[in-house]
Amino acid sequence: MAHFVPRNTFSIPSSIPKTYFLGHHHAGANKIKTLLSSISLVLECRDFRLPLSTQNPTLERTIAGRERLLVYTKSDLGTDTPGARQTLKRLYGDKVVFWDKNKPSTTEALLKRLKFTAEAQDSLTGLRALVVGMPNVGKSTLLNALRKVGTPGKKTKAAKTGDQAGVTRKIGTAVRVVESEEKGGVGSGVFVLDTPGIFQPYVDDGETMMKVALAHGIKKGLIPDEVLADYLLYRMNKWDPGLYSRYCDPTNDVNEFLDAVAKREGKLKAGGVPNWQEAAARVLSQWRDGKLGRYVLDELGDEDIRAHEMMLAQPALSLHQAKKAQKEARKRERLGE
Ligand SMILES: Nc1nc2c(ncn2[C@@H]2O[C@H](COP(=O)(O)OP(=O)(O)OP(=O)(O)O)[C@@H](O)[C@H]2O)c(=O)[nH]1
Repeated sequence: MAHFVPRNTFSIPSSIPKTYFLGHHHAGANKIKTLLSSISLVLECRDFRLPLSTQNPTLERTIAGRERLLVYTKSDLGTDTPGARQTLKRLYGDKVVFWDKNKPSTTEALLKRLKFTAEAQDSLTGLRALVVGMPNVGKSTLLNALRKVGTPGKKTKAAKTGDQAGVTRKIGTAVRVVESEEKGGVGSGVFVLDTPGIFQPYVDDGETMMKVALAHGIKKGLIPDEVLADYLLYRMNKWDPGLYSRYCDPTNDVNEFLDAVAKREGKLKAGGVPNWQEAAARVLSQWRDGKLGRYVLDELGDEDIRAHEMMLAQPALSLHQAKKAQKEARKRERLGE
C-alpha cells in the first residue's frame, strides 16, 4: 500500500453559520448579571475537548472579577492528548478542576473545594455558587452529580440533562449540594444554581464553529453531518488513521469513508446504496462517545493560546487576525527586532 499522506488543511465551507445566539441565551446572560450580587462563586464549565473554544467572550465580560473555578467537563473524552491538562494547569493554576461524570472521585474533589470556600466565607445564608458555560458542556450533569454525591439520600435529579444543546432554558432554583453544619456539613451549607448554556453572539472563525458542532454545542443540523464527518476524518487522519481501521484503510475521501461506514453499520438505502447521511450521524455519535479517539480538538501551543487571549482582550479582532498577529510577533522576535 502506498504511504498515506493526510490532508494538510481543511477547506471550511463558506456556508458555515457564524452565529447561534438565541433568545434564551440573551435572556440568560442578562439574568446572570442580575444574580451575581448574591453569588460568592462562579463555576465556569468548559468542555475539556474544546478548552479555548468553549470560553465565551460575552460571558467572560459578565463574570470578570468574580471568584471563579474553571471546571473542565468531559475530561474522559480528551485523554489521548498528552500534555493538555498540564497546559491548562500552567495557565490557570489551582483555579482549574478536571471533571468526569463517570468518576465520583472528581465530584468529591470539587465538593471538597466548595466546602473549603464555604468554611472560609462564614455566611449565614450558605455559599451560593452559579454554574455557567456554553450550551451542552455538562452544567446540569455536574449539578446533579454534586447533589447526588454531596447530599446522599436525595436520589432524584435536580436538573434536566440531554445530549443536545439548549436543554436548560431558564435559571433554576438554588439546589443544596452540601448540608449545613448541624446535619454534618459545613456552615449553612452550599447551594448551586444552574443556568442555560449561553452561546456567543458571533463566531468569526468557521473552524471554531465546526469544532463546537462536533462536540454538539450547537443545534443538530445547523452544519450537515456529512460536512462534520469530513472534518472529523481530517482530524482523525492527523491524530492516527488507525482510529477508523475497523471501517477502511486510511483515506482523505469522505465519500469513500462514509461508504465503508454505511456498509459495516448497515446504513443502506433501497438497493443497497450507502446512506451517507445516516453513516455520518453514526460516526459523529461514536466520536461523541469517545469510540473514535479521545482527543482535545483545540490546539494548545503557546502561539494558539496567546492568539486566543489576544482575541478575548480585543473583541473586534477575529481569531484569524489574532493568529496572524501572533505569527508576525514571533517572526520579529526570531529576527531579534
Ligand atoms: N462523557 C461524558 N459526557 C458528559 C459529561 N458530562 C456531561 N456529559 C454529557 O453531555 C451532555 C450534555 O450534558 P448537560 O448536563 O445536559 O449539558 P448542559 O451544559 O446543561 O446543556 P444546556 O442545557 O444546553 O446548557 C449529556 O449527554 C451528558 O451526559 C462527562 O463528564 N463525560
